[in-house]
Amino acid sequence: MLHLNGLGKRFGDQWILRDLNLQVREGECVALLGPSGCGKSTALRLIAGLERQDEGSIELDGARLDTIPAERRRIAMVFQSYALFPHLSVRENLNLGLKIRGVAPAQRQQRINSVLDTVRLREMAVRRPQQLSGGQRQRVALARALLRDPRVYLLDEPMSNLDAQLRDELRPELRQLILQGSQPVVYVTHDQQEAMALANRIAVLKGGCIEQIGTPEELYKTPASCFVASFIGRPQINLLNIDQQLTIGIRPEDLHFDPEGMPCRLISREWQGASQLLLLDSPRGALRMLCSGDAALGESLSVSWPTRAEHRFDASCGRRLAG
Ligand SMILES: Nc1ncnc2c1ncn2[C@@H]1O[C@H](COP(=O)(O)OP(=O)(O)OP(=O)(O)O)[C@@H](O)[C@H]1O
Repeated sequence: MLHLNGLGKRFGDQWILRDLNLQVREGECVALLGPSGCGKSTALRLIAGLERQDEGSIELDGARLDTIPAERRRIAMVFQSYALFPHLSVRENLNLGLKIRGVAPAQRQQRINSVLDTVRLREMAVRRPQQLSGGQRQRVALARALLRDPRVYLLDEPMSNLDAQLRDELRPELRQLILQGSQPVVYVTHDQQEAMALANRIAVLKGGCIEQIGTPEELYKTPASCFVASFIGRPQINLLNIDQQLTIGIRPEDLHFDPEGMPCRLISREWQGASQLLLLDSPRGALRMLCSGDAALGESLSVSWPTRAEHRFDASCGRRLAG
């Protein structure tokens, strides 16, 4: 188990991470999710030993990890930029780390072949990185991580340089290769869809603090704040300011047409195949609504939602209200 204990980090007099407490079990993938600058990468860099924390400690399987130098932590990190050597072939890129660690040549080739089969790149072994697609390059980077036989995997936005189709292709492979292993995995992303698809639990970070941690379903169904509610789920939740005390969140899929409901005007719509996303102008402000793809619509509509679909938040601090 990887255990982050009250971790804090500051640059100068500015705290970037504050009181970060997180436990990642064997075989569990926890995503750190949050907007740019919230401290996600810094948290990974602390675990990897590339930065030193100012407060708290890091433990792995009950022993201190943060007192061990980075090169001896046995942690594999995968970055969005692949970090491959451009002048070396795929095989040479993979060979390098094993050679540095003193693995015998015959054993090296055997392990490289096996890992190339795993990431389905055996035929590409003689190519250089620039002769590969982005997805293939990232698979080389994954292969290199696998070869390290690490105690922890740290993934920093590994798919953010790939287009949507390659991401879809790589996601199941990532899940299979790394997430089914027995090591703890920490996965940094600002993409809520990726976090929902890959992680067992998600920690939503805001300004260096954990705003909420839970399974994707828990975060979706009971967001602890307006911030989490807006971050999890697409299309984004509607937040309606009812009065000075109360903000109500309604997911676009919870709205339905109702002749007795709130009168709205159709501003625009995006056809998405099975569904369509409507942008409505209502007396309570703009509303996003998901409805069936074949619904015929006029310019004037009336909508409502079931009370049980309401997420109720304190209007001033944004925290979820009990009940
Ligand atoms: N070496 C440094 N010196 C000073 N400030 C830094 C340093 N490294 C990071 N920061 C600051 O710390 C904050 C958090 O950075 P970090 O890279 O952890 O964010 P992030 O959540 O990973 O963002 P992104 O998604 O954009 O990568 C940012 O405001 C950044 O400018």
